[in-house]
Amino acid sequence: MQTYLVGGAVRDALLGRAVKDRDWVVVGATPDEMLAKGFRQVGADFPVFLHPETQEEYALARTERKKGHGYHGFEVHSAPDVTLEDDLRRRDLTINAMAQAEDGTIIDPFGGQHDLERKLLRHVSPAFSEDPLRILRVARFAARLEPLGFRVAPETNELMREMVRSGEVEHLVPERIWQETQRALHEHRPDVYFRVMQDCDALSRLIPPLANALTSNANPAPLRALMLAVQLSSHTAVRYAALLGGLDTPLAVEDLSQSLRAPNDCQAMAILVATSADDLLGPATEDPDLLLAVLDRCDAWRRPERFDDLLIAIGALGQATLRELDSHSIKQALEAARAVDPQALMAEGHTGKALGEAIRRTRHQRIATVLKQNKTGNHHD
Ligand SMILES: Nc1ccn([C@@H]2O[C@H](COP(=O)(O)OP(=O)(O)OP(=O)(O)O)[C@@H](O)[C@H]2O)c(=O)n1
Repeated sequence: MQTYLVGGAVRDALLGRAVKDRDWVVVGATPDEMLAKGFRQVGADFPVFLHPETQEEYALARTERKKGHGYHGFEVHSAPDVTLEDDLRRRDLTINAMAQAEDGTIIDPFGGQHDLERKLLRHVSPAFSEDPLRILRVARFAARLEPLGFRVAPETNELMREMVRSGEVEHLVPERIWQETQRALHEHRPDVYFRVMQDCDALSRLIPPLANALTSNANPAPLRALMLAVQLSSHTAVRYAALLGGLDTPLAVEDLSQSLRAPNDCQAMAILVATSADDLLGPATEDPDLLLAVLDRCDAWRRPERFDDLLIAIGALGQATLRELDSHSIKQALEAARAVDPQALMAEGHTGKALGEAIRRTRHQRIATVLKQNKTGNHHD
């Protein structure tokens, strides 16, 4: 039996990037032999084992054939006579279809090294189209490797277009779409992820309003807002909300977020952006009534950190659409209003409904004072 390092670890080592996970392929072995060596079997669909010490994944060499639609429609064949090349052939991209033997030799039957030099994301074989998730993976690799000059090979883009035309992306499980999208939001160039999906028409199936925005504009605001948010925050919710929150009505943004299975914090942030961006980028810094209403609506009193994130997302959106956000003034007003002390108001004799009204009135006064000071302050500048 022989063991080879495969996939991302070989690719990343050749690119000079840090290797995160190491995956191994074992050729010429049976599950019983692996168990006898102390490996622990995991994964119900195909024979993958965990090394007793390193806990790294060792998969028996296998071939896969499409049976039905979507992610689970595969027939897996694994036997001691499946070769390393057979196993590499079923993989998505040539740069992911290389192996390294124990003596360091690179096994590269599909030109992965050449494509690393040419900086091409190119599919290994027509079997690429058996797994629609690969469209999102290619987009994600493009987002990651764009700074190094990588692009999608034209023939791979054409194949991805065909996959979209045939309706195969419709069978993608929403949870998997979110998983890839969430990872893409943390790559170097998340905007490239969405552009690659637009280029093969997948975006119009997965995020229609974003596809529309990208069609009508060469430098669309959602992608500019996304890239500004990437510079300003590492939070998924902020990046997600900057991208999608400005696209549509709060209700439509909510529907879209649910169909994408975005987690609650991302959904909430995008809906808040959709609901409050116009106010915060517009009259709220001049109008204490309006700012108080926005702060109430966002529950800024109990969730000040989330409100900070909201200001970052809306700030990104604002710059992308050439509208200014006076976040300094808003933050100061919030801070002053949050400092209102209910205990002190109770000591003054306010109780029940009257206490609630007193809190509100005092918050309003403080917000009005801060906004007025900032306005006159600005006039003196
Ligand atoms: N839909 C998929 C998923 C994975 N693979 C293959 O399985 C390997 C391991 O997959 P994974 O760990 O998901 O990705 P990595 O390539 O290691 O990339 P990352 O750095 O994003 O983890 C890939 O290199 C690729 O050869 C594939 O062909 N098709």
